[in-house]
Amino acid sequence: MITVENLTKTYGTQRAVDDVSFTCEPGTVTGFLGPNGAGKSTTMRMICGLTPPTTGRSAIDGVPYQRLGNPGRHVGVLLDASAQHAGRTGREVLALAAITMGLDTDRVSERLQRVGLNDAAAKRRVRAYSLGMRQRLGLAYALIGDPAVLILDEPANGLDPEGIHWMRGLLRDFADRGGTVLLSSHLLREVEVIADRLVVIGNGRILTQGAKEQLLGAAGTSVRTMDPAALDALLQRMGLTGTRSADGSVLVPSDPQTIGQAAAAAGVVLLELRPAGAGGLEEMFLRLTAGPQPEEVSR
Ligand SMILES: Nc1ncnc2c1ncn2[C@@H]1O[C@H](COP(=O)(O)OP(=O)(O)OP(=O)(O)O)[C@@H](O)[C@H]1O
Repeated sequence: MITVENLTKTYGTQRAVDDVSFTCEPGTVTGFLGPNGAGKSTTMRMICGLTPPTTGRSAIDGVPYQRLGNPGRHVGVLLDASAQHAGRTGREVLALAAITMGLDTDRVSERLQRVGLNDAAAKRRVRAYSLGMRQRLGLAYALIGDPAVLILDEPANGLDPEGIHWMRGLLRDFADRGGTVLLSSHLLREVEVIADRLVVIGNGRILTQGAKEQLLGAAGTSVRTMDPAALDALLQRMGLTGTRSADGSVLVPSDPQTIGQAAAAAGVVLLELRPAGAGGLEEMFLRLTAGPQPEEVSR
């Protein structure tokens, strides 16, 4: 389990991470999303003890990362696939990791196979690896100590479609066996498929978080009209408050049938009427992160 409580990181006058709190439960994959510079990597680095927080705290199974004895046995971390020593072979990287954790190096071959690095690849120096191979090695490195928690920053970066499919299966299996996964990704389609929970961050602040189904399903109805004033008046009469999105549509917290019938009865011409969740994670992400960012909505 990962617990993040009121984490804040300031660089000069900039709040890179601003009062961020969330938890990642065993048996779940949490997708950590946000535009470039939103604060995802900084948050993950703070959880892994690589960046000291300005305020707030985080813990793995109740213990701050720095106080975990033999941390690789508790949490597997992949923050930068290029961080491995370029002059070592893949096999050497994993063997050293195993020795450092006090483990038998017998497991190295099995772990290399598990991430799809064959014998020839295992004998090559990391500097000759493609980005996808480095990601695979990074995952093997994260998994070598049989941790219960995985923290992965953009693990699908550089993987081909088959590789992404493979990684999805590996992480799903890890969570289904009771593991906890926190992963950041720009590949929204991938996150939508694999994540159970979502945490969306923008400008260092949490914009929304909760169960994926709930966040995507309870998105309300997206309405577009030729006459915004008439729609506003109608919504007011219905006791509803719409939120105008950056693209000019209005998000209404009600179902399409109720709004459509009321609009027809009032003679308000609608150009668009559809469940807001139908556009999936991408639409929710773009809506949340476009323009001025709203206050956090927690579910
Ligand atoms: N060491 C640092 N010194 C100063 N500013 C930093 C430092 N590290 C990060 N930042 C700033 O903090 C903000 C958040 O950066 P961070 O890398 O956490 O974002 P991110 O969400 O991971 O972005 P990306 O999706 O592009 O990887 C950015 O504005 C970045 O410039």
